[in-house]
Amino acid sequence: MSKTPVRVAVTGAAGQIGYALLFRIASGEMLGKDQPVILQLLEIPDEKAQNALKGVMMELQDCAFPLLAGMEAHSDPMTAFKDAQYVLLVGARPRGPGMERADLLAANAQIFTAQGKALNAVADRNVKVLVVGNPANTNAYIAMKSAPDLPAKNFTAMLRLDHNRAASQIAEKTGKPVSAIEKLAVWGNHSPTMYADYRFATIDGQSVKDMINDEEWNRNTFLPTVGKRGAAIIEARGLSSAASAANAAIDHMRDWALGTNGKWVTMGIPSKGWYGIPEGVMFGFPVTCENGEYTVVEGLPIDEFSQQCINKTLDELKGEEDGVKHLL
Ligand SMILES: NC(=O)C1=CN([C@@H]2O[C@H](COP(=O)(O)OP(=O)(O)OC[C@H]3O[C@@H](n4cnc5c(N)ncnc54)[C@H](O)[C@@H]3O)[C@@H](O)[C@H]2O)C=CC1
Ligand SMILES: O=C([O-])CC(=O)C(=O)O
Repeated sequence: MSKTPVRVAVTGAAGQIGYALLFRIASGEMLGKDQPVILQLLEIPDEKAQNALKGVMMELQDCAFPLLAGMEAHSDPMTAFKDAQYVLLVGARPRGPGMERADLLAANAQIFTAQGKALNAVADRNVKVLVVGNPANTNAYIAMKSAPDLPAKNFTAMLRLDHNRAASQIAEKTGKPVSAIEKLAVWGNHSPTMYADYRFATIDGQSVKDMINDEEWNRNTFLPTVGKRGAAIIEARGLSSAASAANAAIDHMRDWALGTNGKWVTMGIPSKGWYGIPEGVMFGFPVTCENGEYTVVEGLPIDEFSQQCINKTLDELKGEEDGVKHLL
């Protein structure tokens, strides 16, 4: 018997990540090839954006996806999130000319406060939320704080793009397939301060750190390459990463929903005090997923350099959170 369709809400649905994301969700790449989906798509109440959304929906229709059981266009989160079981918050206010970081945080705080409240009011009580829109960790923190009736653990931020970028750099350096890399971790904020950590990583059971054996490369090539990859893509493409961001969002949600079979992945999640990260901080941690729940990989030794890196990304995140606290 075929499965009951699940409701997936996506914001910023007519944007560039939306365009790379929706077709893959509708084809079953996120929740499984046997799981029908109903897409509940949110765009701003602006004629151009709503028209663009209609165009995307026409294309979705023209794909005749067998798993696409319905789709709706919305301009209000209160209707877009109704009974939603999976929510991808992609739409966010981009930084405009002359805009300071504080202005960007404030503009996004407004969006994510309203969307958090709407989720609190109308979403499924077990909704799984992924925030992609930047600053992703802080936006996820705001949405979580604005939805006190939903479990805090159901709000997550996307660190998976950083994780995938780190894995690909390691694959290139070692000459091994990316699929062979296990036990990679990315700590902290989705920003250049993130700390991609391959100290525990293995390839075919062999230590990646020993295989690379080049601490200078780790500190001066690997970490800056992964941290500044978003900026490098903007520089090259004139636009920020979209297909790779959508791919990471699919990976994050698929692994959370369907499990990782023991494999480590990175998710931005509200800390419960793990590794000394204060409770509630939306922080990238290594996790495994099973039965729709994530579990942090605990007990990893943190050496002095790693602690410095973790402190740096934590300080940045705490600064962002302090910058929006008065708005919550
Ligand atoms: N966490 C991560 O790893 C990554 C995050 N991003 C971020 O994802 C976000 C989206 O990127 P793109 O799709 O390239 O941007 P885009 O500008 O092409 O599309 C964003 C869309 O969101 C819509 N939007 C804005 N405010 C909204 C609201 N309140 N409700 C619903 N829709 C709204 C806009 O109308 C626009 O269509 C950006 O904030 C970007 O910085 C991008 C790459 C990676
Ligand atoms: O850097 C940006 O603006 C987009 C982004 O988050 C990334 O590519 O990691």
